[in-house]
Amino acid sequence: MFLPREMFASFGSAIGGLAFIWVMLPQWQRYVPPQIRDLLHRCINKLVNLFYPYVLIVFSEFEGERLLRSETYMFIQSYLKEHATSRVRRLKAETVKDSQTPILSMGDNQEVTEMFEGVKVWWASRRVSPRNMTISFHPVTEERRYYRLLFHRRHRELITQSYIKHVLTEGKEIARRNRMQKLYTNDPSKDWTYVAFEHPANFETLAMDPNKKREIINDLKKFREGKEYYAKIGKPWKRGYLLYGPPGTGKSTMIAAMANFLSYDVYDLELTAVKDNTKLKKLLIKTSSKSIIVIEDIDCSLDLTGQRKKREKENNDDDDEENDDPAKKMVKEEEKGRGVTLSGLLNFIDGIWSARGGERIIIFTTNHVEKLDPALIRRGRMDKRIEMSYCCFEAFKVLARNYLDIEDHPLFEMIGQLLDETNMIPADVVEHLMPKSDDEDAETCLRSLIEALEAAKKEAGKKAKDGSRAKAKEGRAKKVNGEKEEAKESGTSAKEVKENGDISGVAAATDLRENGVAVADVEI
Ligand SMILES: Nc1ncnc2c1ncn2[C@@H]1O[C@H](COP(=O)(O)OP(=O)(O)OP(=O)(O)O)[C@@H](O)[C@H]1O
Ligand SMILES: [Mg+2]
Repeated sequence: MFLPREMFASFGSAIGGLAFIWVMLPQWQRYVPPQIRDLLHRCINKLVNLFYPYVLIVFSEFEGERLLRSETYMFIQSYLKEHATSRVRRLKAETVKDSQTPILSMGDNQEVTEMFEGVKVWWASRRVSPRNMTISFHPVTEERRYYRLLFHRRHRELITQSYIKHVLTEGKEIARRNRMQKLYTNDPSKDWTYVAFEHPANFETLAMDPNKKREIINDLKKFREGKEYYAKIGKPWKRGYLLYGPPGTGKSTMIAAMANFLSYDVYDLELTAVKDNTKLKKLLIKTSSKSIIVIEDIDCSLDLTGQRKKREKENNDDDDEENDDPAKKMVKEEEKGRGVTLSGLLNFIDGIWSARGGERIIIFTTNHVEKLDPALIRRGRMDKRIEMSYCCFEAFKVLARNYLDIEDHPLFEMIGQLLDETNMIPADVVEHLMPKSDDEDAETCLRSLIEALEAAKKEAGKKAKDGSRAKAKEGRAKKVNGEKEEAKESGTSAKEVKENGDISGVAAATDLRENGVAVADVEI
């Protein structure tokens, strides 16, 4: 049985629907003379106000001239998927690529009610199909969908100011949670291909100094919520990170943790597979927002270091020759167009972001930060530099918790001391903390780590000793070379230097022999 209020709403809804059709279909209005059209408008408004105390809000699926899918529509869709699918009779099942189970959502022309702070609202999903089949060169679907929200005009303020905000915030969060993260890679034959991104790394399990970790998490949070802020300061919504440090210190693991924290897609850009700057630009235009673009081992990917300077110099040197030799000129032009250059990469970092959407992070990783061209890593391009370093005690504690489920142990103190005295990468620490059989318990693993740390310490001590000996030899060799030069200048022979009782000359000459340096003009 219908409640009077529901009947009233249905009746009103019908009138509202008529009014809506009238407003939504301007091509009908074109055939009505203007005076009659105005009159009809006024009559419909009066009728609606008289019989229809409800306010109707329409959220269309597409907006803008280029028919962009509306974010608001998508957030409402996510919200209703979560809150209403259990209460509607007809559901829509969508198969998502790479997903085993279909995603269920509210079917077309379904209605559902919801209570918000004691106020009832009516949601309906609607689909409008075109009456005539039109042939178009543009592959744009003519079918339009929209959500309709209905509520009593008494609650206009509550609904427009609180409820819609609540729906959009929650819908956004649900969409973020349910979104399948993707890992894109490029190869020379195709642009991007993707698989589901399923790396389990997160900031909980990432071993590094906790203060540094907190700083990075805060930085990412600020970035994610920074849409208005970036718009206010007039900067594209992007951020560059440079991760550097020895191999096995967790740079790639950090990227995965960042992607999981933000729920962003990852574009793993293999620069060596990119033909030239034009192709690079095309690839980057195709990346979506809410993504991390990664270029690993930037120093190895291409000869980017100082390439600009080298090119400039080459250009200057060859200019004269080129003018005379057309064949050389052609080859040079070809070379100019080949491969990704440093300037191409810089243009992409500076330019692409302003082009579309924003909300992108770019990450470079390297084992040799000192090799990079300063232009590539200056602030503004790489906003934050993160050093991933050898395992410290705090980082070890995280690994012990992850791998052995222990927070503390009597051997921890010794390990802390050894970690202070030696350099061991987290990847090596992890190797010892992983039990190799069911017989190995936490203590066995810790003892194995201690053994490895002691061996590393011994090795480092030996290396340091050899290093200082080699340095001393080098110093002495330099000294004798200097004396030799002086002697040459003043006309004294090396023999005389020796005869003058300069014993360092002997020692230096001996050292030079040991080092395989020619000592032909040093007579002893
Ligand atoms: N900081 C860390 N926290 C947790 N695990 C780590 C960390 N660093 C290294 N590991 C472990 O070592 C393995 C190798 O680390 P990862 O690939 O992230 O190092 P990388 O710095 O990217 O090395 P490369 O410079 O060779 O690319 C990881 O799979 C992980 O198990
Ligand atoms: Mg790596």
